[in-house]
Amino acid sequence: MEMRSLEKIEGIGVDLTPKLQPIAFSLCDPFLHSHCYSCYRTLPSIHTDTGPIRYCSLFCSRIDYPIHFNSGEHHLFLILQSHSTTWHTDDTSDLRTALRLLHHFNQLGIVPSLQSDRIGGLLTNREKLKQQEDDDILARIKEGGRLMSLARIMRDDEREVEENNTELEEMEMVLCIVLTNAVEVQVNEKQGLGVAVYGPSFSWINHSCAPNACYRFSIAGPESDDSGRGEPKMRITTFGDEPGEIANENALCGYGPRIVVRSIKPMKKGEEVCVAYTDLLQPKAMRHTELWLRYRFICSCRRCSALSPTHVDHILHGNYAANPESTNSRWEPNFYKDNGYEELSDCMDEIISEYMSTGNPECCCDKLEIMLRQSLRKEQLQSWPTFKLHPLHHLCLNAYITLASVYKIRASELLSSDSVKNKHRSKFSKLSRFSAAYSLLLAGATHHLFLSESSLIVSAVHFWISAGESLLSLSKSLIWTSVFGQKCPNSSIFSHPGHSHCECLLMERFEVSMPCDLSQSASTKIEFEEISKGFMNCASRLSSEVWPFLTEGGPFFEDIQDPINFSWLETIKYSHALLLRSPCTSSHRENDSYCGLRCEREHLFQLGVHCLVYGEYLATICYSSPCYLTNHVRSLLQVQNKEIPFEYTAAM
Ligand SMILES: C[S@@+](CC[C@H](N)C(=O)[O-])C[C@H]1O[C@@H](n2cnc3c(N)ncnc32)[C@H](O)[C@@H]1O
Repeated sequence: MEMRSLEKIEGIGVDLTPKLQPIAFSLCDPFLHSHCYSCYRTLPSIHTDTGPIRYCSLFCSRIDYPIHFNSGEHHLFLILQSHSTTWHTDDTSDLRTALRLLHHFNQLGIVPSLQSDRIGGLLTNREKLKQQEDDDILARIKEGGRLMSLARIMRDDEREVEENNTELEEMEMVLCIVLTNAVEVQVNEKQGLGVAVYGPSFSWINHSCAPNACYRFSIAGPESDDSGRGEPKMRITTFGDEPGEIANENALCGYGPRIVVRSIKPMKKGEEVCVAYTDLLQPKAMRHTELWLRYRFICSCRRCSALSPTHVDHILHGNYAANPESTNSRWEPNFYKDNGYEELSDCMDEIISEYMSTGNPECCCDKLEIMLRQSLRKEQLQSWPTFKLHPLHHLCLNAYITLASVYKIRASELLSSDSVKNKHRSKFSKLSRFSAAYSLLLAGATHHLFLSESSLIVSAVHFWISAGESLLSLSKSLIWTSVFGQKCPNSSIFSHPGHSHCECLLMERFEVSMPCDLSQSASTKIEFEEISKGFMNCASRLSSEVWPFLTEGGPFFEDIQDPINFSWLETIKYSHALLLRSPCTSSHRENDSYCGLRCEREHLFQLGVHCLVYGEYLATICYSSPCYLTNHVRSLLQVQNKEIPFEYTAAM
């Protein structure tokens, strides 16, 4: 089965469905004590405590507790707590969702049939998932089915405990529906809160590595009237022979996280609507491995079946490296085929898992940067005395993500220790600058790829917002007072977020209306291109002002000429002079005038605001406004507008 567009969709950022209710959902284990099991909102200080799960109100408890108890979920908790059995992972949400889903089918009188690969229209994929005997998934399905069956036996405590193969198989089928159709419910920047299974209108949407749609969640309490009246109409429809009995989507539980499908590309009438099941910034082989392990299919979308790899895959693939010996090309193709890409990738996994287990952030940063600079051992290099990874290689992107966050952690650890007051001031400055530099580089790199593959907009949203947040925080941080002392520019630069001499359309909108309301109208391609071009012009100009400052003292950055406009990658020939160009030195900085510092700080601030406002614009396209991302940006920018708090200065 698949879903297709009912009409031509001209703009990007159009809701393709109204808010769809889940059939079954549950919270992930880490949130069982902090969030309401029924409406997903953070628990107030007074809440209804019903054992392992909690509710924010009597209303929520009354509506959900019967399902919790009658589905056998309550008994599953008892079994797991008895320590007589263990589950494969720390999280039991898949199992709990499966019990709730089965309960729902039972309520509707839908009886699982072992002859069909569907229940209520939803694909189980059980045969394929169980194909490989030695697989971890197989063990999970078998053990999960057994635990579900035990929980239901315990619920009906008068029943005799006996081996019942048919029942076990039914349990496995329902668990397989969850593995195949469930999505992670994301309502903030952190980890997914829970998992949910939706009816065919959502669950029949297939995957593509260049999708034309994405989805967002909306959480509302069960009391609220969220019945969908006056909402956008259904713009997608099923395609394929309807497979028997279908779960009636109007007879659902009536509460829980709603999902809305939204266009991220214009569509023709009748075009298949697809979303992404996996991280699209991975190279093809990694995407395929992940899709195969979880869903057992080989993707043959436009991006995957292109005769020669698409531009994005070509870059992410890793078949490039800088060869200083070569006279005519900066980035040589096919380098990794013979030069241990696997080894490099393993090395990176090792560095990150060592950091997770030992918690030594300094060691992690050092090792990752060495890896970025000199990736293979000398004996492997043969005729290549030195080389560098392509800056947009997927291993580099992963390294930037880790480095941005680990440098930030190191800076805040230093801040919380008294030592920053004295001898470690310049170290604090360096850590904060590097964190912002890697965030900016990541956003710029993703944007460069997004220009060739527009479905990468979803990744670009997150990275632009993180970069903006990081730059803004740096422009306010104590480095200005601690490192530059009396020369610290004052806070008047923050009084006007859009600020002068900016021709970018987005900042105009930002200044005229707060918040910039794009939610009512879909963005046309022309408008989108104009806004993006204006933003890129401003961001490039500002980043050229701050890049030397952000990267001073960081040898890895010496090879990155511009973190936003990557045209230098294609046009500039390799030259030693370029690699060895003298970085901005500290003596240069010491000679800076008060005016120079003020400009630098102002540019940082301006660039931060631009990244945030552009990130908000992209978020409005992908998720509509308000959503948790646009709210987050608004709260950051509103703090700006009030008065700059110099939040860290107080700690000095
Ligand atoms: C959530 S369901 C999508 C709807 C499904 N096609 C159906 O008939 O119910 C996920 C399953 O659909 C199939 N699927 C999704 N995207 C696919 C793709 N691009 N190519 C092949 N199969 C795909 C896989 O079997 C996968 O496990």
